[in-house]
Parts: sequence; C-alpha cells; structure tokens
Amino acid sequence: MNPEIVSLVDVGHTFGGRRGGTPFRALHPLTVSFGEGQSLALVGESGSGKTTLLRLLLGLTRPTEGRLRLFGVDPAAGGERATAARRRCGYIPQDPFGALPPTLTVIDAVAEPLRLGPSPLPREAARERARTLLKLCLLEESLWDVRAGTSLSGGQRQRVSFARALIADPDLLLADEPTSMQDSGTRRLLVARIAERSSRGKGLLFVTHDLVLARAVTERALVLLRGQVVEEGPTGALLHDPLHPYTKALVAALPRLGKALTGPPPSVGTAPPGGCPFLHRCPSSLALCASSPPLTALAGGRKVACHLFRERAPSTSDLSR
Ligand SMILES: Nc1ncnc2c1ncn2[C@@H]1O[C@H](COP(=O)(O)OP(=O)(O)OP(=O)(O)O)[C@@H](O)[C@H]1O
Repeated sequence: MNPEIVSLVDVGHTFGGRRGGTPFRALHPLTVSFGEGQSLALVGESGSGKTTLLRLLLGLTRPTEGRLRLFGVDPAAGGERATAARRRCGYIPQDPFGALPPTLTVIDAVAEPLRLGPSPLPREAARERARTLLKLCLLEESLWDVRAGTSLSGGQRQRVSFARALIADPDLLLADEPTSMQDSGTRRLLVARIAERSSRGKGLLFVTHDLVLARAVTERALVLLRGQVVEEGPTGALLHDPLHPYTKALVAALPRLGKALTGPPPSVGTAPPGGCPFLHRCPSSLALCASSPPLTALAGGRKVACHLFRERAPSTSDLSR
C-alpha cells in the first residue's frame, strides 16, 4: 500500500442543519482512500456533491459525519499540522473567476504559492518559475503583467489558475473541471501535464462530468448521484463496461455518442428519501428501487449500488476490500 494521502471513513455532509432551515444532505456517507501516485476521479452531473467533497478535503468545510484525513491530519482542525497538510495541495477551482487574487498581476498570482510557507523563494526566482509554467500553459506573454482579476477571458483565467495550482509541484492536486473552458488542443496539453505527475508519486483527485477525460488521468473513479456513490471501480471499466444504469446513461451521453440524459438533473426532481437516487430516470427500475440499494462489492475491484446487481455479488471472502 502506498503511503496514504487521503482517507475518508463514512464521511458525509449536510448543509443547513445547524442554523435552522431545512437540512440538505449533499453528501451521503462514503468511504474511500488513496495514496502516493494514485488518482481518483469524481464523476457526476451538476449538483451531485463533487465540489462539496473537494471543499471538505481542503478543510474549507467541516464534514458533519465521519472521519476525514489529509496526509494523516484533519484539514479543518486548525493549527500548524493542518496548515502544512493543506499546503501540500494544489487546487484548481471550478470557477476561475473568483480563483485569482484580483490585485496581483498574472505572473505574481502564479508565483505567489512559492512565496508563502516556511521557506519562501525569493521574488525573482518565483517569478522566473511562473514564466516557465505560464508558457507551458499557453498563456500569451502580453497578459503576464495585467491584473489577474481583470482583462482575462474565462479560459485564460483557468490556465492561470492551473499554473498557480501546479507551481509548487504539490503532493496532491485537487482539480475541479480544470479544462472545462479550453479548446481541445489546449485541453490535451493540460491533461498531459496532470497525467505525468502520477509517475512521480503525486496524488490526484479529479472532478469531471466526463468519463473519457477521467480515464485519461485517473485509475479509479467514483460515480456520484445526489451525493451518493452509485458505482466505483477502475475508470476504464466504468467507461467501457458500466454497470449502474446511471453510469450507463452518463457514458451514452458523452458527446461522441450524443444521447442526452433524460429527466431532471440530480439537484432537481423527486427521488424518494432513502430510495435509489436514479429511480425516476432509470429505464430498468423495479418496485424494489424505492428502497436504497447498498453499495455492493463485485469482482475486479468494482462496487455498484443497484438492486439489479445484488445477486451478482461475490461472497465476502472474494471482496477485494
Ligand atoms: N453552502 C451550501 N448550502 C446549501 N446547499 C449547498 C451549499 N453548497 C452546495 N449545496 C448543494 O449541495 C449539492 C451539491 O453541490 P456541489 O457543488 O457539491 O455539486 P457538484 O457536483 O460540484 O456540481 P457542479 O458540477 O455543478 O459543480 C447541490 O444541490 C447544491 O445546491
């Protein structure tokens, strides 16, 4: 087992429960871990809980359930060890508009992570590294001295945010749809930069709607629907042999196949509390699906939460974990 980077044991999150209002369970308890050189994709439609999970890992939100560890510490605990663990992470947020310090120039915004922490790099050395990375991220030189908070398109901001997240060569990269605003050539280049890190023992948590993209950079994937894991396994297996009807629908909806998912997105709609989160859109639903199917381990390191697969589950002794 590689030294552990991320460990979640029954981690869940409910918004709104503490200050009154209607509590909303954005993430149902989930258990997952990965170590150095390993990568995990979080795949699902809008509103499925992907960003919530990233925010828990970064210590920006404290989980309301379970036990979460980042490099062996609780990232939301405060104190030096939690700060040190968070500093080992690079984060590419989904929304590049709020992601950059608005008063810094592009080059200083990218260099900034090297200027923080216990052994900051001198300003010019940090800026030199920022120049190299900005070139690799195909950001036009004419933009390096403009204010990061103005004058940049969404795609340009996203590339600046990408360079900023990678400049300190973090041990864990948390990337939330990091190439959503890029053309296909630039996307390929940025994805290759992410993929090469795994061979150097770096960890990756990659959030995307797109299983093809997930397969390019990750070995394993979790498919989330309404905050519940409906399938987990090797990313290639999920793409080429999806088991859960929802994963099948996600694969069928990939642009090259062109079939849109039917029914309302997960944040809308009316799945019964406790029932399968895909019930109202599932072409194969059974009466049984009004009750929640447990996440069941199958052969080949795969897991699926679907009543259709209960009978295919191997005996406990066959389970990979
Ligand atoms: N601060 C909050 N208070 C209440 N509900 C929230 C809060 N943040 C997120 N949610 C809800 O939690 C659910 C999951 O949101 P999250 O941002 O994690 O989804 P996501 O999978 O990242 O979606 P997207 O792909 O659109 O970013 C959504 O229904 C969202 O409305």
